[in-house]
Amino acid sequence: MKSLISPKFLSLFPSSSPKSSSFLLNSRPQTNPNFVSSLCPSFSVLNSLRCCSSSSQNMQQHPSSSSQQIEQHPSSSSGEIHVIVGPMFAGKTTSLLRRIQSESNNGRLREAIGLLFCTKVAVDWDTYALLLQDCIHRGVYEWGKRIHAHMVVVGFTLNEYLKTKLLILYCKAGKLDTACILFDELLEKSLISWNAMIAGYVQKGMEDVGLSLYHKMRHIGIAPDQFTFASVFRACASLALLEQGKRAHGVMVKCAIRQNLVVNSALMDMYFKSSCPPDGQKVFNKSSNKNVITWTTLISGYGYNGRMDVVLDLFDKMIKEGLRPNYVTFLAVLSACSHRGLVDEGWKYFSLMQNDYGIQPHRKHYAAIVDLLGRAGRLEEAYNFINSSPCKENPVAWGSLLGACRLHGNVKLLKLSANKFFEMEPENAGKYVVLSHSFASYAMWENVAEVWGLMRGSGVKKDPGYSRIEVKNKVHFFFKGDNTHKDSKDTHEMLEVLTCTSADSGYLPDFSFENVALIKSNKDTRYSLDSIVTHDGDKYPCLALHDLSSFRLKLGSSAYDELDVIGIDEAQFFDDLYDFCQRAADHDGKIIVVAGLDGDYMRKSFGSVLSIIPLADSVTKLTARCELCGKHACFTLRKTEERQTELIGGAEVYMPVCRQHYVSGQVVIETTRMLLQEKVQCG
Ligand SMILES: Nc1ncnc2c1ncn2[C@@H]1O[C@H](COP(=O)(O)OP(=O)(O)O)[C@@H](O)[C@H]1O
Ligand SMILES: Cc1cn([C@H]2C[C@H](O)[C@@H](COP(=O)(O)O)O2)c(=O)[nH]c1=O
Repeated sequence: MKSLISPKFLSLFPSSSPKSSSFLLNSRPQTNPNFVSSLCPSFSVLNSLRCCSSSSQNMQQHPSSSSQQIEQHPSSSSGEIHVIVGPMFAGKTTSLLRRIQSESNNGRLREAIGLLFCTKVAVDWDTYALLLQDCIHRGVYEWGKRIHAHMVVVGFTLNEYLKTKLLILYCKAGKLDTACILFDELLEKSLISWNAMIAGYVQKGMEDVGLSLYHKMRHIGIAPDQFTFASVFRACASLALLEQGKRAHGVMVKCAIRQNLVVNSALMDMYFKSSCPPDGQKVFNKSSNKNVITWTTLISGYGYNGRMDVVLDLFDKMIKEGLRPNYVTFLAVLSACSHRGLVDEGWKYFSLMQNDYGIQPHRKHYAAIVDLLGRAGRLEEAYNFINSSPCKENPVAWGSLLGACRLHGNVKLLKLSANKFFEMEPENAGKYVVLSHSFASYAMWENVAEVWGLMRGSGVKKDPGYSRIEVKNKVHFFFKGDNTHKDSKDTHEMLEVLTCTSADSGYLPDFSFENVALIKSNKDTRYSLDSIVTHDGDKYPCLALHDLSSFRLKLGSSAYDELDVIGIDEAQFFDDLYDFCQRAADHDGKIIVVAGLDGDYMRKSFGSVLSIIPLADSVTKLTARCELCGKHACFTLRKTEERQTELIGGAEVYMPVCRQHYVSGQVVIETTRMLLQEKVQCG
């Protein structure tokens, strides 16, 4: 993708004069700004944008211009702490840098949009296009809508290219009414715009509309491509329209469309969901490039058709092919185990997923385990599992247990799970019905009456809310969720535009500028002091410090106040980690990302890293590959005989190992050390 900040964007603004320097430029030179800025090449450009935008001749200074806002409100966001730990070579630094970079890049976009709002004048069309493209790419559709609002406010006339960009944005955001208006306005509807509309409807669950658009498009002679077919197959799969799907497949073959992984998977899915596993299998066999998605589609497809025996075989084959299953693959496998009553196998895959593939279970995996235990009648176990796992707050898991209790006639647990069920979604009328049916099936009529009483009491079927407005002596009612009023569509469209433009008409950007800084310990002298370097050689500028308490002073308080995100690498070397993180997150509202070793070479807690776990919002423990067997490595083995805790070094001194090789390696090293000592003593 093209970089957001192009020379074109730079040329939007006249060059800056020293006099007009903005707050940020004034505040930064107190320290070398490189470690803050050079994560993203656009930083300096944005800096010049900042000063240029505030000094631009054709702009009036608005009382709430962004630089002033920042000066007054250093940080209004609430802080967060994210901790990444693991042995050496696990990818801690790489993850830290990725995280920081993405925060930083989003910050650039946010900042660029903030600046756009400060201009009060239209910018050129390809700047709008670049900004919109970036919003689409990052999935920040609300920001894209704000850019559209800016165009409306400044009276910018859209060209065909921008209309298509906006159309794609609105389709992806699921705002199909607005997308339709833009689509209708297009003088020439390109394949891209047709594809966007079709995909938009299919993604929104309006597959029939998507399909009729596809037919319309073909009718007027536009040739589809693989993106069109991916949406068409997806629609046919959802609606189980085998004949339509087959016809589209025929067209695809006739048009000699180059197949790709996405189309092939959608095609397979269509055959499996239309109860045609042999055709799905044929597509799989013919696919030249099979990856985890292709395999997972095949495995899930057989699962969907109740062929649980095939699912487990295919899973094994996939592993033998050297592919790494993903969380969807495991879902299919867990569900197969559940249907076949293979409880032990199910547990095996559940732990394999976490331990060997490092995949954290989603709520659906937990629900699948509950289902597995529930179907097998192991209800107490299922109940205890839910209570001891993160899915305690997951209504799907409780729903699954409720169904199993009903099936196996365990009234005590039925009531317990029902209570939980209601706690979570009290307004869901469907649940009351399920529960009352459950009680009725055991002729527990008192409980049935109680459920209906509860439902009435909770106001589930209460009257809908409405607004009332009088126009030209006529009173109009608009009920919540009711679109039957003849002007409902127009009213909503107008509201949509108004809510966007009114927020922006005063040019009050609520985009806070996102700035990041990276810190590492100055004890780490392996590569260079002013950079963080990963074991793969990726390098980023940083500030190397002895202690974290000096950070604010070194940076300058105003520059510190501007920061949103602070990354800390080699955290094990900072004794004041706890105090710094606590203050920066709780008091100063910073997002802190900490990477470091949780344990030293003796597997003892290293520095203060573990002490910040209770402060953290998230903790990620990464593993490396054992140098001796390739399995997951959780530990760092020191290859030399030095015994001090802190010993700077890389692969020449340390290696990541699994438990087994840590234990045996440690024995070898200890024995060698003792032998050497004996030798020295014997002279
Ligand atoms: N045994 C190993 N296991 C995993 N990665 C290794 C190993 N040896 C070298 N590497 C490389 O180290 C990189 C991780 O580097 P880095 O992010 O600096 O790790 P950390 O900060 O955890 O020490 C991996 O992407 C990989 O290319
Ligand atoms: C296990 C262990 C490591 N160290 C040092 C060695 C390195 O300089 C860093 C770790 O760097 P990485 O980015 O995580 O690879 O810590 C140490 O001093 N003592 C130890 O026990």
